[in-house]
Amino acid sequence: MGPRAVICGNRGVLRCGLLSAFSLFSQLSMAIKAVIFEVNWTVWSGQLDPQKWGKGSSAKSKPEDNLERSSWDKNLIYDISDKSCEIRLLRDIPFIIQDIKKRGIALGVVSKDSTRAMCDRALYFFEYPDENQRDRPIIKAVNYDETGSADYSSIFKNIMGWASAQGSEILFFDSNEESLKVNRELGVRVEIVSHEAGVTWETYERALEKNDGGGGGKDRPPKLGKLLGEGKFSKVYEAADDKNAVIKILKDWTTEKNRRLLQIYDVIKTGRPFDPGNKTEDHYPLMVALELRNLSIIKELEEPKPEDFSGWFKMKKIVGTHIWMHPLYKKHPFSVDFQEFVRACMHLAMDSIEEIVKKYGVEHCDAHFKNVVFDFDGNKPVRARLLDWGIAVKMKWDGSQYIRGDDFLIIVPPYQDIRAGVKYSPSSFRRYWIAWMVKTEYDALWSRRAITETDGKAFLQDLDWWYRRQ
Ligand SMILES: Nc1ncnc2c1ncn2[C@@H]1O[C@H](COP(=O)(O)OP(=O)(O)OP(=O)(O)O)[C@@H](O)[C@H]1O
Repeated sequence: MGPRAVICGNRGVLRCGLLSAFSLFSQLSMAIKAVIFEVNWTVWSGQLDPQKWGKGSSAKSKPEDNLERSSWDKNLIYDISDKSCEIRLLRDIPFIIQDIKKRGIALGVVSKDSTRAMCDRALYFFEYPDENQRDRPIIKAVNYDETGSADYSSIFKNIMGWASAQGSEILFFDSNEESLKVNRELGVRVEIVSHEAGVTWETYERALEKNDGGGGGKDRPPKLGKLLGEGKFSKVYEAADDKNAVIKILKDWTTEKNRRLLQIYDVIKTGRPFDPGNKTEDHYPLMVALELRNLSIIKELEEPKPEDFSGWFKMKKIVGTHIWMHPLYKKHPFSVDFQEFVRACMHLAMDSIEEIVKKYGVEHCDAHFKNVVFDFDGNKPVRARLLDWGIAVKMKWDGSQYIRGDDFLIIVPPYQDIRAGVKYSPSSFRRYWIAWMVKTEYDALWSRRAITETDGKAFLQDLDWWYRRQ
């Protein structure tokens, strides 16, 4: 269950859950102002050859009307008059186009062997994910549509004018070596790709890095493995190149949010709280900024440095099992077996909260069961580890008391009243959080209709049993 919107903190702030598609690979420092593609064998495999397409017996009179997108494979277009003619969008192209748009670089297409009308139709059928991960026709992303002409010298001179760019600020992908001519004549950076592979993410990334003098490395997207889990705000994947790390990619991340996050981070890294006040647009960036700060304090953030953030981060993989995977959790919520098991898990989660406050000075404020994983020895839970550090504040342990810090928390779970400067003895601190965990758990059980709300509330009248470890 997820905590819901509640006011709290120094002045109160809104809960909105923490932080999940694809990151903002922010603005580049590099000088590339336009990326241009030849379409045949470069954007798609195959060729829209006007001498061959639309020549079958049932052909429609306008050649482009013979193009049809396959109903079972959206990256395949064939000729309805002769199904042996087909083109296939290359695998990485949608993501490359998405990245070009995110970087704010102009996109152009050229083709000397195919007509403009046929190319336009194909680029209308083939899609890419926009910044909100919605599929859009590629043609809508194109700034310079120069297909249907072989006069590359004139085309590139025009593009240089439209983009206010020198030849060296334009990157051109083609599979035909003749195109190197525009490099000789105009200084355009030409990348020749193979007929078999066309443009891949690696070719694209390498070409950008080369033209960036290697300086764009921090904007490189991480290599993702298996999807591990998804929250409201992020998707978490295994890191393909590191079995001990995971990658969290924020959903709906934009240039503006990134800019704001960097400003907020500048404040909180000095130790001062950042007050979002009524500016709801600051809530999400603040939560991410706190998560980055907290992960770096507890030494779980691997990259990038928060100052270089662009919509994703790599952190330590936390290994363990969620409580609901254990058979004892499937017992009735009012049974003794269930309660003893759940109580033992809560006390372990509490141990982990205390350990991290003492070691690093950060209090995890959202340890409901989705954010904790356990090691079990048969029916006995033996260790808890905490996930999701966006709802956590600084806290000091002075040797006898815990003293809460003054961060503004976004998203504060119910049953919780977090105020700066409050002091807790070790036993009152445990009671505070165990009470919150029990109420949160039973609230989740009645929202899932595993028990009735009336029974749940009656049951929660006395929590003394829960405060005792055994
Ligand atoms: N460090 C980690 N190691 C292993 N798995 C993780 C890690 N962090 C997150 N996960 C997995 O990814 C899931 C989603 O992560 P998380 O809860 O941090 O996302 P979120 O978008 O902040 O969620 P919420 O909607 O609860 O705010 C987790 O439930 C967990 O299964």
